[in-house]
Order: sequence, then C-alpha cells, then structure tokens
Amino acid sequence: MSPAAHLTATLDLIEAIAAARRPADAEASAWFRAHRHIGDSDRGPMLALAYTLLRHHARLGWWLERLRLPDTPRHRLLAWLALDNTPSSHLEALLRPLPATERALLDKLRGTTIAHPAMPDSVRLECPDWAAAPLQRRFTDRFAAEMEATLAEPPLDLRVNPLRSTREAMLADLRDLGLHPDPTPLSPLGIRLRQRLSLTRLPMLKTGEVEIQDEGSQLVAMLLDAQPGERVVDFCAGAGGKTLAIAAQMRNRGHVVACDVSEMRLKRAAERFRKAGLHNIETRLLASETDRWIKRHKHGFSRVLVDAPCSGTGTWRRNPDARWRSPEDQGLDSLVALQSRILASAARLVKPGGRLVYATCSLLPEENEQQVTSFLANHSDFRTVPTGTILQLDQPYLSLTPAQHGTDGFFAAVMQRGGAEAV
Ligand SMILES: C[S@@+](CC[C@H](N)C(=O)[O-])C[C@H]1O[C@@H](n2cnc3c(N)ncnc32)[C@H](O)[C@@H]1O
Repeated sequence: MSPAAHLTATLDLIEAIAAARRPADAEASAWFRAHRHIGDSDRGPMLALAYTLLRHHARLGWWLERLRLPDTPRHRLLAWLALDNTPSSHLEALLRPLPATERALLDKLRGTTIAHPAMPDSVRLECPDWAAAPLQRRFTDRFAAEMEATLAEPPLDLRVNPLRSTREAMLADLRDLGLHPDPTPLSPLGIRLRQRLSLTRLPMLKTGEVEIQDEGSQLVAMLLDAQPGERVVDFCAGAGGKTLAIAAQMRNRGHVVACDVSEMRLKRAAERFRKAGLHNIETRLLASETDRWIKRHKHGFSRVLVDAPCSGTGTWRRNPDARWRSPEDQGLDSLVALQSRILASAARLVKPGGRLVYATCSLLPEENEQQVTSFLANHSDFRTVPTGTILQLDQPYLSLTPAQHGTDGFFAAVMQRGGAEAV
C-alpha cells in the first residue's frame, strides 16, 4: 500500500470504530474481514495507530475543544499526528485536501506534547466520571500510578497448553522464530512477548500448543485448583478462555460443564475446545442464571467458577475504548445486582466440601470484596480459603493490578462449602 492509501484506510478504520456500537476489537475484526486485500504488513501499523488514538481519547478531545475544532475522527487523527511530530508537508500529501482550519490545527500543535498543565486529572489519566470515585477510594495515593498503568500498551501473554507442549519447548520455538519471549513471573505456564507482532507469526496458536491469555486470567483458572477426574462447572464460560485452562489442568480427565447465556460465545468456545484437543468439556446454554438445570444439579460439582460479567475496568489496557462505554449501558448498580444473583445461584451447584471461585476483571471493590462479603453474610455454610494456599501470592483474595503486577486487573475469591476437607 502507498503511504497515502495506508493513511486513508487507517482513517476509514478509525471512523468505523468511532461510529460502531460494538467494542473496538470486534469492529476492527469486521472491518478487516471486509477489506481482505489489506495485507499483514499494513494491518499491524493501522491497528496500532487506531488503538493509540483510543488510548488518548480524552486528551485528544480536550485539545480539539481548546482549539475550538469539531470533534471528528479526522481531526483526532490529525491532532495526534501533529503531536507526534509528523511533518506537515508529509500530511498535506497524504490527507489531501487539507483545509485551512486543519493546517492551522497542525501548526498549533506541532512541538506541543499531549499533556498540558491545564488538563484536569480526569482527562490526563483518561478516567471516566462513573469510575473515578470508586477507583480513588480504592487506590487513594496510588490512584494516578494505577491509572497511568492502564494507559500503557499491554504485552501479549500466552498460556502453554500442557497437553501439547511445555513452556521450555515453546520458549525455544519462539526464540527460533526470532522473537524475544520471557517466562511470566507468576504463572508457571505463561509466556510474555513485549514486541508488537502479527499473530500469523505464531504457528503454535494454530496447533493449539499455546492460547492467548493474560497472566492474570491464567492465575484465576489455576485458583480453581481443578484435579483430574473431578466434576467442574465454569458458570460464565463465555468464549472459553478459562475453561480451556481448567480442562488442560485436569489433563482431559473428569468432566467440565461450560455454561453461559450467550449461544454465540459458547459456539466459539466449543470450536476452541476441539482445536485444543480437549474432549471432557460439555457446553450448556442457560436461559438465565436461575435456569432449571442448576436446580437439577444441586450439590453436583466439586469446583464451580463464576467469572462474572463486570465493568471490565481491569482490562482497560487491552480495551481502551471500554472505559468510555462500560458499564454506562446498564449502570454499575444493576451490574452488581446481576453478579450477586449469579453468584448465589451458581453456589447451589457446589457439593459439601467443594469450592466456589468468584472472579472479575474489575478493579472496583463494589464488584469484588464487597460482593464476596455480602455473599458470605447470606451463605453461612461457605467460608473463604486464602489464595496464598494455592498460588505463591500472599493475599487473602487474588487482587491483581496493572501497576503492581504487570497483568490486567483481576480479582478472585476462593470459598469452600462447609468445614470438611477440601475435595
Ligand atoms: C467475564 S465474561 C467471561 C469470560 C470467560 N470466562 C473467559 O475467560 O473467556 C462473563 C460472561 O458472563 C456471561 N453472562 C452474562 N450474564 C449471565 C448470566 N445471567 N448467567 C450466566 N452467564 C452470564 C456473559 O455472556 C459473558 O460471557
């Protein structure tokens, strides 16, 4: 692609993402499917630029307002390129015609940095109003550092499928491909790649030897501590990211039921299970969290994971657009109420001595510790098991943040039904 065609196509992609109601990653995938002629060498840089704009969303909006320019994707792109010191002559050639207002925008921003002393903290830290108060309450003097960590580009984390390979073998294969992988510090199955790369460079994704999974997500699955031969439920399985890790840990022995209310996600999950060579997983579509199947299988499982729908505040590094969408659609209060209903209903599946893990990818105490406290207050037959007894992390609950652990933000609590020996 010529540089001009490349930039014009990037603007088209950015406009599509801005206009879409669905998340940016889904819109970008659909956009590239509709533009199959665009090759890998263009895709990576196009996506990187589109995501850079999303990561600077509030700050770019602030600049356009200050310069009294309409807030359009084109102006956002021009503002970013000017702040990034792309030469004007280059831009004039690429984005013709460049009206006088846009040329003035470039002139005003050239040599300036994106941060400005007059920017309020909420803009500088890209923190939406709905999340600012609970996040400040939680992090107090670490608030700015935590928010800054959510603005960094995340690494690519892989989880090795122990049924197909080992971490050492995969590290060696990745080095042979000219990459620079590191073992992840917390998960024994994790590999971290910090360089930007096209996924087509990783044949081990196709063979099911590795899966893409943030280290924090790997740890949540490990916390379930599912053993070969057990009966396990992944209640909010979605597209099966954690189910895959759980079933692999069980070495394909025992039985895993992957439930969800989304048929589309379960279909995608089933496809992934086949590819990973996992045969001990059944998918089950639920009509709601109180589906009759749950009553029929009361006390039927030794391990139940509830990876609840949440605000996704812990995944802002990967989904920078999420902070401007979620959970405005439904509101935090109704999300918290849904989580509480899901947790109470899924708990019925746990047999005496069995374990229930409640997890979110949220940083908000309302969805995490407070949710567990209120569950325990209403379920006196459950008690918490410190996560330090399972992982090498000395925490009562698993609580990961981008600034402290270099992972996405995750929370998980392990609870056991009854005081008997864990199953
Ligand atoms: C955080 S996502 C799960 C991600 C998945 N566990 C993974 O690791 O890839 C939450 C899931 O909960 C599902 N969900 C939403 N409402 C639900 C309900 N009432 N009962 C069960 N699952 C629900 C959503 O469809 C979504 O797939």
